[in-house]
Amino acid sequence: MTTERDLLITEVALRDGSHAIAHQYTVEQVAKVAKALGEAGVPYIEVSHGDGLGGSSLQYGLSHTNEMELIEAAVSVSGDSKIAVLVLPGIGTVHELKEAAKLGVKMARIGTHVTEADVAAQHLSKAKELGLETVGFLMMSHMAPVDKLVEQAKLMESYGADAVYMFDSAGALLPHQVKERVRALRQNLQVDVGFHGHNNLSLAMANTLAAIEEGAKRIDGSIRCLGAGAGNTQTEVLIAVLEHMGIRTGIDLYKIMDVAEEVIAPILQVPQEITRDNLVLGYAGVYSSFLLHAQRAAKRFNIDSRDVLIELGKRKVVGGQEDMIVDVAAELAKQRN
Ligand SMILES: C[C@H](O)CC(=O)C(=O)O
Ligand SMILES: [Mn+2]
Repeated sequence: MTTERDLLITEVALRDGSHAIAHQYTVEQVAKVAKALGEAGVPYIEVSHGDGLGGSSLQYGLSHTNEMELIEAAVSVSGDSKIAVLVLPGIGTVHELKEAAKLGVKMARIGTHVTEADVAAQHLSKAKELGLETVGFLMMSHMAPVDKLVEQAKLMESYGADAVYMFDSAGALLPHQVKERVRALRQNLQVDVGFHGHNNLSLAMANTLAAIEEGAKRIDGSIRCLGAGAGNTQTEVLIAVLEHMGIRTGIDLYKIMDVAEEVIAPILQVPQEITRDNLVLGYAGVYSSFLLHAQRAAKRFNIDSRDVLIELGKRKVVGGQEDMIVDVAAELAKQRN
């Protein structure tokens, strides 16, 4: 029997959530979560280092466990759910993509900074050759005007993406800005449009609903908000809201609530809240995955982590420039002495 779904949800806690736990997932945790998500009827489950395949490094944070072992474990227990991987060209290579495909991954999500779509061409076409469903996504979409976003999304489509997402990586966008962007993407693309939000300004749900109202057909969520910064649109809450709206996701509400409470909550090192640092991520438009890096740097130089985040926002530092975080903290500390 095929499940009727009006929207396709991708659960990202096993990838975006990796940032929140400093990439310390174990095989046992991933297997338990993936099995439970599969039983709840989640169509896609993303599993990778927080910065995608190949992300385990001093620059981005060393993983506890090789991500291929995590992917293999997830594939073996996830039932009808498809396992997706994230690849950021320049970090993840075609070699890792092939390895993941061999393990049974069904979807590759290739992401670039919002103005750099051209670097995704090779990875998207290779993923297609490997028989994978492909998603192209544009990160930090608040940093580009709407016409630029559309231009870059069209490039992703031309490289073979089956869907193109806009990522509000900093959780900085307001609902009317999401609406404007999704509307323009829908008007200019033939493929599905997706949305990935972060909850730093407590707007992930409102932004997600704005995206859906404008016709987004693919939505990312993180169960119990287990994502970078304050996390993403909370999956189990989204499923409840969508049920009220008569939108079918094929996900069982009671089961997904149980996964949140019984499987995810014990993994959280601290509750996923809008702390002052998370709030500043959204306020200053800073990449959510910079949070732990900025907190560590601030501690090292004995300064306020909010000052580091504000300065990173002013300098428009983007993903891949994690080394700048320590530079900024060192400079701020020097100015104070
Ligand atoms: C590599 C990033 O964490 C991707 C993402 O989830 C975002 O930009 O948001
Ligand atoms: Mn994210």
